[in-house]
Amino acid sequence: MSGIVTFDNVGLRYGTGAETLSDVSFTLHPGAFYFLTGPSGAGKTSLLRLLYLAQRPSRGMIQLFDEDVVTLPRDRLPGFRRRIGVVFQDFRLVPYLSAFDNIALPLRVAGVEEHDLAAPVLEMLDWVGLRDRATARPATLSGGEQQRVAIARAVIGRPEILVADEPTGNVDPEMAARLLHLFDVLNKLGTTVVVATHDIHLLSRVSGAGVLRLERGRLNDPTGALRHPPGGGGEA
Ligand SMILES: Nc1ncnc2c1ncn2[C@@H]1O[C@H](COP(=O)(O)OP(=O)(O)OP(=O)(O)O)[C@@H](O)[C@H]1O
Repeated sequence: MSGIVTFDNVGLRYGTGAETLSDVSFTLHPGAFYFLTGPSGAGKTSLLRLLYLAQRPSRGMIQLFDEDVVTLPRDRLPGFRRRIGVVFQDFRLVPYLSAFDNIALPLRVAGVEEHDLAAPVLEMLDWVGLRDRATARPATLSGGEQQRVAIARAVIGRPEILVADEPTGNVDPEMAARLLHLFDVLNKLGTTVVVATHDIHLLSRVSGAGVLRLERGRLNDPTGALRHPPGGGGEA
């Protein structure tokens, strides 16, 4: 079974310093759910940035959707990025747009007609519990509310891969469980999900999820299971 994402001996160095990521190799299977864990500074955000094509590696091979993305011409990057939903650690909402319009953004970019926008956007606002904040701009939302808008925006286009960097960092445990359930539903609809988190309590909340653990820029994979997944079928 081939992967939707393959990293092979990937290294990443910022500037002239030591490598932030070293010899990172793993395969993610389409339709599976993964957590990426590890202490602060281990390289989780850096690995995700490689995954959603915000950064090229210093060495190694990265394959996405069966194509080598390290050598991909720049003009083909946007087409790949549209297939990946991203929840950024710092949300990156558009400050002058309402919650509704932030969430509608991926659909507008994809050319969805205005009269077809309201139903899916309102459904997403309901999902993240923000229907009554539809017209609010990001600056008037709490950190947790902004995070939920960012999540809604990332999932509304039903991306093939969803990448989320600490998506429950600013919400209470009840909302964290609800957001994780949203990811789980999306996953069951076929999206491959990768969630970076410090919160080890989340790991047990999604049955069958694979766990990638980074320590000081290296993937902790003593059994080689991430590189050669046992039997495929959605398990790491
Ligand atoms: N743009 C950059 N330029 C230089 N160094 C960077 C850059 N981005 C990250 N780093 C360094 O790379 C290392 C890994 O950072 P990264 O943000 O990937 O870790 P993390 O595991 O996501 O941490 P956290 O859990 O605290 O968000 C850190 O030492 C960080 O200072």
